[in-house]
Amino acid sequence: MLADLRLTDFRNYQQAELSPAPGLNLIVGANGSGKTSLLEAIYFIGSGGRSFRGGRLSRLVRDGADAATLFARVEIGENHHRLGIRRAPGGIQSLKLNGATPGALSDVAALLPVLALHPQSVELIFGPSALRRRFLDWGMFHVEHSFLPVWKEASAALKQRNALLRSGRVTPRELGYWDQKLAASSDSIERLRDGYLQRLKSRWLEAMALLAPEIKGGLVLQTGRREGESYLDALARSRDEDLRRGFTHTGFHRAELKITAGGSLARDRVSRGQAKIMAYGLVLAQLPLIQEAGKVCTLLVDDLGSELDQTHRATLLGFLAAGSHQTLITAVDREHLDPAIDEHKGAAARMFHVEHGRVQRISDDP
Ligand SMILES: Nc1ncnc2c1ncn2[C@@H]1O[C@H](COP(=O)(O)OP(=O)(O)OP(=O)(O)O)[C@@H](O)[C@H]1O
Repeated sequence: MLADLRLTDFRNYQQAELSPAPGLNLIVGANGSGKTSLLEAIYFIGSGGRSFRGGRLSRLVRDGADAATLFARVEIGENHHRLGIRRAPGGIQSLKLNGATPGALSDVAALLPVLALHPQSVELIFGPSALRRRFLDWGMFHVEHSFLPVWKEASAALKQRNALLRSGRVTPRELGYWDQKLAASSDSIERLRDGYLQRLKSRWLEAMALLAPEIKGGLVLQTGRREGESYLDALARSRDEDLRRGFTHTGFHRAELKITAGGSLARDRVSRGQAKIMAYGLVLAQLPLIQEAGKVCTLLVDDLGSELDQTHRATLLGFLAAGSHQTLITAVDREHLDPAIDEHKGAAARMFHVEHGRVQRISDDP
């Protein structure tokens, strides 16, 4: 859980600090004041250098500054960890974990599981399959200990096989070797994904029953293999095409998480508002799974109101306020979140006001 954050030269912030409560936090401010940027900063440091908004990462650095710097103090039970990241327009200059350079980016990403609900979340429904894979893999990374080593092994095998395909010096023996490696690790990933998906699906359906019972959602993982076909057989089948195109067409990297509504592909059927609720439901379904793995999630909610009617917004707010995760919600006006917040944990929410890149705490408690 995030205890403190210090930002320097990040977006429109020259210097700012934020100490969110463990539970619910509300961040209010006018358009363009810096609310999204604050959530973006938390996401950036928690993910070891990613943003949830589109656009170039070089724009994270405040206009005219050399680099953006973020420091965070993260609490895990009794323990405290210090994270630091410095990003210049050209890329990350330094990443620190408790004062030292971490062995791997995953060491940083494991500390602060951050999930975000924001206007682009609908891309989970409408966007490319890589986004849905990344979404699934993010949850598995936090929940399944064995996922990261298997995923690294699979990625290395895929890289080597693709390099060989493009080398123009392919021998059947060498290709066969990488086929074996890729097939075995793809099998392992698929088993882990299947198990995780069953758990995710049941949480998602619970969330959907509350958030939008009118949508009959479904989730299926498709692998691109034919009925009864092993990964090894599928790799052999696509070998000629792989050689022609210099790319591996079968494996863990081609899995598709199919999201349906009323039996049809959701993206061909649902409205934008409904897609948003389905996507939010998917993100929220990860929360209890992360919690069951003994971790506390930091949930960032940007611009909750847009595209949702009053009923859906109130139900969603109730859902957000009820969990034991840390939540930060932005709004242009506090009234936009009433009355749902008051009904739940309104009195216990910590409030911040943002104005021209300055953050001020405006409530005393909790
Ligand atoms: N690299 C940068 N340097 C300086 N200012 C920037 C930079 N990138 C973005 N900004 C500005 O930062 C301000 C805050 O943007 P942000 O998206 O955080 O606002 P917001 O409070 O979420 O607004 P809204 O309510 O309209 O969504 C904007 O005025 C934006 O133009």
